[in-house]
Amino acid sequence: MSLDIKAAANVANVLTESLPYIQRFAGKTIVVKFGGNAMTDPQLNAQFARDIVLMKTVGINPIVVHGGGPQIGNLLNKLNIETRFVNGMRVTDSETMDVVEMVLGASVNKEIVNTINQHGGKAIGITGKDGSFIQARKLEVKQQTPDMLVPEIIDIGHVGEVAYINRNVIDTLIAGDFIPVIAPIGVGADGSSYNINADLVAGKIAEVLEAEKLMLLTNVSGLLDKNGDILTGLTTPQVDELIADGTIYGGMLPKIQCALDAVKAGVSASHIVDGRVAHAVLLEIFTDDGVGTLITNRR
Ligand SMILES: Nc1ncnc2c1ncn2[C@@H]1O[C@H](COP(=O)(O)OP(=O)(O)O)[C@@H](O)[C@H]1O
Ligand SMILES: CC(=O)N[C@@H](CCC(=O)OP(=O)(O)O)C(=O)O
Repeated sequence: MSLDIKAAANVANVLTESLPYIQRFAGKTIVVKFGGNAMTDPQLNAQFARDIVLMKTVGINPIVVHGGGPQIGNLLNKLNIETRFVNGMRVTDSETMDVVEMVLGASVNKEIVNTINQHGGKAIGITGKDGSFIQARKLEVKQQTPDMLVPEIIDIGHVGEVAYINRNVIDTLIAGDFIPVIAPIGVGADGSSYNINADLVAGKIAEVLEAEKLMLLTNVSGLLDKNGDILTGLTTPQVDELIADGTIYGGMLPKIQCALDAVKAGVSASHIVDGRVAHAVLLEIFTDDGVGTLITNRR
């Protein structure tokens, strides 16, 4: 078979174009949140795993934080347990918490770990209970309708927020050249389990590790306006307006909040990226324009 010079030159071009990005990000930490909605296709999961292994191979430290909302929903459904969300958070009673722990801590986590390892990476899966590294406290949810003078505090069960992250656990894995794959389960002071929205965990981990980037992979092309066009380069007041007028709702609420919090805390950029696009992670890191919605602290 003769060498296709044109095709070979294209490959060489792509490789050299990525050089400045490889140099810029070598040694840096990039936190990638793999949303449950973005991991429904085995082929895409394999491409995601290859992207993560490639990042590691060129000297970047990828940290994977995963969700699994739809997968939790499927098992709850099979078990005939009803579920509902308040402000994008799953109401979590004790029975639901058991299912959350089974799905996130076991099946989803080990599936991602195994796929990365099958592609030549060295992934280790942990939940926040390992080494008690994600300490959580109960999340207080406030809701206010126009007829209320003061907001009402609603109890949504074993739902947590991050109180503290012990970065030593992640640093130890990085030092051993492992790729940490983190399930968003926290542990309370009394040892109880907390279901934490994966976006919130990813954001906090990016903050604590002083990551270069936070990438949130989901099932939309970015933050969309009312006409379905991608919004990018937003400031905090603009985001507040979009929440107030209902453009941002449901699962996008915690996502956008943690993207903003992370850049305010020093992460250079947060990206909301379409995980349904093949090699979305590489496109974001190794191209000029990137894809999806970019949030920085710049005005
Ligand atoms: N303004 C918006 N732009 C894009 N998606 C939005 C917006 N507001 C709400 N959403 C919803 O947020 C969802 C993404 O959040 P979520 O379902 O929690 O995804 P993931 O599992 O990836 O975290 C989208 O599928 C969409 O239904
Ligand atoms: C409190 C809360 O809502 N926890 C989420 C945790 C999983 C998650 O965040 O998954 P995605 O990223 O796929 O949405 C849940 O129970 O669905």
